[in-house]
This record gives sequence, C-alpha cells and structure tokens, in this order.
Amino acid sequence: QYFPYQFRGYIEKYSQRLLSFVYPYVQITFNEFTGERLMRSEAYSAIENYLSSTSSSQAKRLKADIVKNNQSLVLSMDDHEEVADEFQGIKLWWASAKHVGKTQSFAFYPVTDEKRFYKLTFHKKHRDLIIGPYLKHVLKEGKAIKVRNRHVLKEGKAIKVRNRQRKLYTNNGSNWSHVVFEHPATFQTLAMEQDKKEEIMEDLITFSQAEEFYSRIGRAWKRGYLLYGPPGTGKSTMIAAMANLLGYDIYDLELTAVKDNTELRKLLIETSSKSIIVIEDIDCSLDLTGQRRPKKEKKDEAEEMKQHPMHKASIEEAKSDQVTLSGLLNFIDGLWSACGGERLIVFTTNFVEKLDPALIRKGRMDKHIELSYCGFEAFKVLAKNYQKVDSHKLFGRIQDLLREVRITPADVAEHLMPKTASRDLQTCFESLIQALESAKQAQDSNKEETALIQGLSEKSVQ
Ligand SMILES: Nc1ncnc2c1ncn2[C@@H]1O[C@H](COP(=O)(O)OP(=O)(O)OP(=O)(O)O)[C@@H](O)[C@H]1O
Ligand SMILES: [Mg+2]
Repeated sequence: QYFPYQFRGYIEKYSQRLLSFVYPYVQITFNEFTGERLMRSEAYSAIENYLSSTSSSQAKRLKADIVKNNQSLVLSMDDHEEVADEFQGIKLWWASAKHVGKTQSFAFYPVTDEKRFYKLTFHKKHRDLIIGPYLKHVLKEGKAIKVRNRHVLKEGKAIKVRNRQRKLYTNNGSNWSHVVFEHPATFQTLAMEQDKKEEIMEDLITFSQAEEFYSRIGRAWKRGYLLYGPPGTGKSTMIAAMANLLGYDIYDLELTAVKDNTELRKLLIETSSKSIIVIEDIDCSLDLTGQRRPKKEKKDEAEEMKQHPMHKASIEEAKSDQVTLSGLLNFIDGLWSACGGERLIVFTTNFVEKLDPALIRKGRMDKHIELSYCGFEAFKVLAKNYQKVDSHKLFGRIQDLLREVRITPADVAEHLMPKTASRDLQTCFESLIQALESAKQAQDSNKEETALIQGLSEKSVQ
C-alpha cells in the first residue's frame, strides 16, 4: 500500500530530516541530465530502459509513439506515472516527473526545456538493500535490455517494443540541443552490396560488444569511420542506419559553429556513451593544413589582410584560437580514454583524396567505407523498398545499363518513387531506363571528346 501522489508532493515541501520520524520513506531522485555540463545521465537511461521493459504491462498510461514508416512502437513511462516494483519481497515505487524550466532557448530546433527525473520511493528500513543490490540490479538490467534489443535488430526481426527513444543532438555554437531521432533508415533498406553491408554490420556489432577487449588492451572504447563518396550515395542514410542498428544517439557536430578548441573539447566531453558523433563534410569544415577555413565572404578580406605584414601576426594569433585538425585529432585520440562507454565517430566527405593523410590513417579512422554509384544489387534493394518487387522483365535491361552508367542511389530512388497513383511499376522502370540511356549517351560523347583531346595532345607530343 502506498499513499497518493499529491500527498507525497505535499510532504516533500517539508524538511526530510524533521519528518523522518513520521515519514518512514526514503526518496531518491535521478535526473536525466547531471552535473554542471548537463550530461545525459547513464543511470537515467538505464532506469528508463529497465522501467519501460518491466512496466509496460503495469503502467496505466504509456507514452506511445509510432515511429514513422517503421511500425515499431516506443513505449515509455508517461510523466507523473507511477509503477511499483518488487525486489526480494520488498515493494518500492518509481515515479517519473519533470520540472519545466524557464530559460529562454534560441536554438533552431524545438528544444524542450524540461528537466525530467525519476524518483524512487521505499521504506527506510530497506535502505541498504535498495541502495546497494537493488540499484545495481536495475542498472545492470537496464543496460542488458539495450544489448538484447540489438540482437533482435541484428536478426532482422521486427521489434514491437523498442525500449529506448534515441535522440539527435545538434550543436548551436557550444551547446547541444536535441530532438527525438526517428529516421526510418535501416541496413535492410540501405542500397548496397549485401556482402559489404554485412561486413559493416558485423563490425559495428563486434565493436559494441567489445567492452572487455578495449579495457584489456587499455584503449578507449571508440571506433572511427570515414564514409566517402559522391553526393546522394547514402552516407547520411548509413549513419542513421548505424544508429538504428545499435540503438545509439547521434551527435551531429557542426564544426563551423564551434568557435575554438576549448568549445570543441567542451562539446565532445558532453557527449554521452552509446553515441555516434558525426562530422559531415569534413573537407568543408577544415582545410588541408588543419586550419579552419575562413568563411567564404571573409576569404577575400583575409587574403587582403595577408598583404599587410602588420596584420600578419594578429591573423596567426586568431588562427591559433580556432578549431584545428590537430586539435580535433588529439581530442579523438586522447580525450575519450577518460570517459567511459562506447562512442563511434563518423566523418563524411565527398572528396576523400583532398583529406589530410594524418586524418585518415588507420588507427584514427579505423574503417574506410566507400559509398558509390548504384549497382544492380543496390538497385534491387531500392526496387524492393519503393515498389515491393523482387524481379521484373525490365530488370535485365536495367542491369546492363547500370554496368555502364554512373547514377547515384538517390537518383534511382527518385525514379522509383510512386509519385501518383496512376504511375505503375512499368512506367517507373521505363522512366529510369530513359534516364540511364540519356546519361549513357552523355557519358559516351564525353568519352569521345576526352579521347579526341588525348589523341590530339599525344600527336602534339610526337
Ligand atoms: N545507398 C542508399 N540506400 C538507400 N537510399 C539511398 C541510398 N543513397 C541515397 N539514398 C536516398 O537518397 C537520399 C540522399 O541520400 P543521403 O543523404 O544519404 O546522401 P549523402 O551521401 O549523405 O549525400 P551528401 O554527400 O550530399 O550528404 C536519401 O534520402 C535516400 O533516400
Ligand atoms: Mg549527407
């Protein structure tokens, strides 16, 4: 038996110490974000997982969100919901609640300023048992559930209840803000050769389970990926699929919004474990020497200033303050050794050949993944995703054309999109074939031209 929520709220207004004679219960609060830097608390996440799995059947109201296109359901405890739990015959109660903050936010994203927390209530005579073995049990279970989830995902089965809502963090200057991450991409829907896909999934899962290995060899539990390839080949899509596979949060780090290395360090320290830190278009944020590239409109001004020797010193000074490649690499190498938990770092670029070899050498980036133009195997995945077909009489023609024509999966997908109800399978594939054929013609005439030019220059050499 326990007393009503309102009553307990009332009681909290009084000093715990004074009331400890009449009020025999102990309460512990677990905030979602902790510390000065407001990191997402690992205990909170674990409790969230634990409660959503043990309480789904119990809680009277459950927050349910249907994740778009994905049939999976996110169930979690609603605010002000209470669940009872039992441990070694002892009853205790969990309540979820939030404080609504008043700070003004200037982020572009709809940032909620709510501070959520869980509150655990139990009789004070069980204090030792609850604080010791019970909480240990909750944290362990909470973490294990996530791992179990991953296995379900790996086997490619549809999951009915996903225990954890993932978040997408973006930095607005030196602060992270987040929205709920609900990208539907999975490795199943990713258009890519099956072998390559499986190799990447295997790599990710092995990494996520290798805690013991990393601690034994004394290295930070992190792994770097470099995704490269032309625009529209699925780099961003793959990152979403990675997050969905592992159940990780995503931190989308916009380097150009970071003022200096101090800010960068702050941002990186604030990332929680089980997350993917993404730096998109690395070639645009940092230039080859590792100095941050001056903003486009300022470029000329910067050039001009270089002409004046008087200004030179001040430019150098300003630069040393900014985000540098070496700063970034040092953080990645060193910083996280001090932080527990696993982290993936993913860089993307359209021009791998422009990158500093120091950035992409093995060890810093553990895995290089090339995303490339659409092959027939990738096309079949897209046909299945968009039109639900495994074969069609036009597939042969498409296969032949794809061997010769370079087209991105994004462009192929565009043709396969059922734009109107009247647009049937045949029309979709025909429009794709048409596009491939005109691309082929353009490619061929281009080839002739270059051959001609080469022929000419060879002649002039002779
Ligand atoms: N390999 C793929 N599998 C499935 N869909 C894809 C693939 N590549 C591209 N697409 C589709 O094309 C769109 C654009 O792809 P995406 O944003 O992942 O490309 P990108 O490689 O990140 O491009 P950019 O270099 O411009 O950032 C996606 O919304 C997705 O629907
Ligand atoms: Mg992208």
